[in-house]
Amino acid sequence: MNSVKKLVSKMANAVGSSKVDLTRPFTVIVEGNIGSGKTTFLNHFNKYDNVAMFAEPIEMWRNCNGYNLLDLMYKDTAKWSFTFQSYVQLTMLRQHTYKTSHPVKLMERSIYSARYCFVEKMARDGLMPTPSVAVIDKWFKYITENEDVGVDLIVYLRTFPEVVYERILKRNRSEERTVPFEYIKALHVMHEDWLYNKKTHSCPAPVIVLDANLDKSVIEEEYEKYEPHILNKLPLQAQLF
Ligand SMILES: Nc1ncnc2c1ncn2[C@@H]1O[C@H](COP(=O)(O)OP(=O)(O)OP(=O)(O)O)[C@@H](O)[C@H]1O
Ligand SMILES: Nc1nc(=O)c2ncn([C@H]3C[C@H](O)[C@@H](CO)O3)c2[nH]1
Repeated sequence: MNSVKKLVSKMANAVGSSKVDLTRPFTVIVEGNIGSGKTTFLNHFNKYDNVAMFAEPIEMWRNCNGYNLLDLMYKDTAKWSFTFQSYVQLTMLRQHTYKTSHPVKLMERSIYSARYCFVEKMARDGLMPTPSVAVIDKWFKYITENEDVGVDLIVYLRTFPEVVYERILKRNRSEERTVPFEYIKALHVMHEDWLYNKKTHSCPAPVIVLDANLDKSVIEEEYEKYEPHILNKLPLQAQLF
């Protein structure tokens, strides 16, 4: 173990927990169905200078050496699922490990929802061949065991599928025009089982659940309730929900 890691480990032990990693900022991931308001939620925190914001790298997915992988994935999921998810996992790894001097890092989605919600859904639907799922999963396990992709808090923007589907139609993102309501309902279940019912995969951090069905005109108050938690103004223990 090199000297820096020894020092960090000593400092971590000094604060009473070997789990506290002093080299990584307080990392918050914002999770939720398509259209649940994650981008809107991040924009609410734009006013804080000490928060490093990482929007979902959708523009990278739309232009990988000129290829719109997001569009390819939606147009022919079986053919492009592995290609797309491999790139999602790489772009998320980059964001998780991106060094910042800011004390707080706020990320839209994560390597965890890519694996536990989207890849899982594709696997269940037979839209990603099992050998491909195995390779994605090997990468995921190697990354989570060897890279610092730790998370300190998860914000789950919980919505009804009907609510987000209306928002998706209204926003009218070109790649999403063929997304059926059934898919949105299924993605809702994947998020619920992971973050609310805690039935499937482990949660890498405590989860705060917000009612993201609230309309834009009132939802800022809902966001403000959790600012102290997200800005790490409360000891972690106080945040356990
Ligand atoms: N609370 C809200 N009430 C009504 N409309 C909302 C609300 N939050 C977001 N919207 C609208 O719904 C659409 C999706 O919002 P937003 O892009 O923030 O969601 P998202 O979770 O980031 O979506 P995606 O998963 O596709 O990135 C946008 O048109 C946005 O203006
Ligand atoms: N298949 C798949 N796997 C992912 O890991 C993933 N992450 C996001 N998305 C889709 C949802 C929105 O359309 C759009 C913006 O969130 O990108 C994903 N789709």
